Amino acid sequence: GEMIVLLMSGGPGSGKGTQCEKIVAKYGYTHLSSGDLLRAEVASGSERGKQLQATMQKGELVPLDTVLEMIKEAMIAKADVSKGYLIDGYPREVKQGEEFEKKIGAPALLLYVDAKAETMVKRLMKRGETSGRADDNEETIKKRLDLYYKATEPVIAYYEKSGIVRKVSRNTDRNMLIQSNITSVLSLTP
Ligand SMILES: Nc1ccn([C@@H]2O[C@H](COP(=O)(O)OP(=O)(O)OP(=O)(O)O)[C@@H](O)[C@H]2O)c(=O)n1
Ligand SMILES: Nc1nc2c(ncn2[C@@H]2O[C@H](COP(=O)(O)OP(=O)(O)O)[C@@H](O)[C@H]2O)c(=O)[nH]1
Ligand SMILES: [Mg+2]
Repeated sequence: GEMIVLLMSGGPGSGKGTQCEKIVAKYGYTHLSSGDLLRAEVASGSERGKQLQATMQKGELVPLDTVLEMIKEAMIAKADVSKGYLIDGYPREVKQGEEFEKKIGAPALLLYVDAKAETMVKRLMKRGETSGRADDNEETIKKRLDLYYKATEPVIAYYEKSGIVRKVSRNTDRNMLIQSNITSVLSLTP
């Protein structure tokens, strides 16, 4: 049948990756982090990787077709073993969401991790001490946050229209919320 797709959205440092790990542990979905896919391409040393590195270093968005193609390839590579996909960090703007629906399909849920700006900055500055990422520095973090508020938050409103947004926020028990939402919406056995 149709493969389940969940989207994980939220600002840089909001905890998307951390929440994805919890969901994967509980439901066995295939976690595809768009940022990790891009960083793997950069690490490969390819010409395309060099272009991506320049963009990511500035905290800007890489070309839509590039990141969508990489996600699609990663989904196909896991199709025969996957229980469903948890896509982390994509879409980053409404157009990316529309293209995803055209080329791949409609998501079942958009999970949205809500965190305050100062919390995200503090976390990323701390992570930057050990992550070795070129974009975990104060200047780039600020650009990533600005981009998030300008381009990515509208994605939440876009999916609100189809009623599939579930917010994972600080003042709610995260595991309960995720469990109740996924179980109810996807009628998964707990
Ligand atoms: N659909 C996407 C996903 C990621 N990126 C680029 O990859 C970088 C890292 O993305 P990600 O790993 O998702 O990082 P953030 O969500 O910004 O935060 P965190 O690194 O903490 O996950 C982004 O800043 C952006 O430059 C992008 O252009 N388009
Ligand atoms: N204190 C605290 N730190 C968290 C929490 N969730 C994530 N972090 C930390 O914040 C940083 C960013 O988390 P990550 O999951 O990578 O966020 P992402 O950028 O949205 O993928 C990491 O160093 C995490 O360890 C949380 O609930 N509490
Ligand atoms: Mg992440």
